[in-house]
Amino acid sequence: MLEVKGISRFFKGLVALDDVTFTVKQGDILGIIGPNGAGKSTLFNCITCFFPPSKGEVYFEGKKITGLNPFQITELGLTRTFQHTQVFPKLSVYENITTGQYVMKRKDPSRTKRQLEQKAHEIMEFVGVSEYKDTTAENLSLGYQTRLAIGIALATEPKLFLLDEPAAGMNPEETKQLVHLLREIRTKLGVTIILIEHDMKAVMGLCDKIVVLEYGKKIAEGTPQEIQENPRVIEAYLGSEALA
Ligand SMILES: Nc1ncnc2c1ncn2[C@@H]1O[C@H](COP(=O)(O)OP(=O)(O)OP(=O)(O)O)[C@@H](O)[C@H]1O
Repeated sequence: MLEVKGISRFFKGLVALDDVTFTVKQGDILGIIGPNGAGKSTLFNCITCFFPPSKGEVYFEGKKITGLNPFQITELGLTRTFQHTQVFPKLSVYENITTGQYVMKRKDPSRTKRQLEQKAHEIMEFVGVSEYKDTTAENLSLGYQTRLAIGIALATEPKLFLLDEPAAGMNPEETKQLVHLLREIRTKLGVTIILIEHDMKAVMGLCDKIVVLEYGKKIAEGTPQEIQENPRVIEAYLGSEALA
């Protein structure tokens, strides 16, 4: 579904990404891990055309997407969330969800207001924020704001969903619920997921495959089991206590 081919990104003298290549299969959950500054967010920015890679190309469903703009990317079915949960703080939960629907309105203008309203309610139900539909987003807890951000992204009806550290700042219970929600997004909606995450328990429990970055380079790729046993990864990132 997604092919990342030899992408590099330079910022002045700094090599933030260095010749990174990997693929993501339809229906998979792929984890991207690595130390701070390894290039994970830069990789997301290059995939979603937030900015272009300095070298290399990205293909989505066989089509080259490098060079398109983020709106075109969303219309093709690729959606992301950002590192610090982004919701519209002064809008209600319901209004937040409807902001994500602009893409569908453009792609399929035949949808009626009623159909869109019904869809918005289904999404609120799915991500578990229905009971707060009239609550102003800034009054939600972090866990619910993240659910809402996921709901906004789902309202664009993605095929591939990229999440940048969704469990950041969450307590263990919130993280557990998030993992459950992401599994449902894959199984019930059939959405393919790429996830940047520092919470190793969440990553190892959720992902089919993991790509490890260090100083912009891919240093390993494999199943959670393979990654946890990889000496290079343990040295660079996981540390011995992570495996205890
Ligand atoms: N817009 C930018 N301009 C200059 N340097 C940048 C820019 N974006 C990222 N960098 C640099 O590129 C490197 C990779 O950063 P990036 O944010 O992609 O890492 P990361 O793995 O996502 O880190 P973290 O886990 O801390 O979010 C870092 O050295 C960072 O300072």
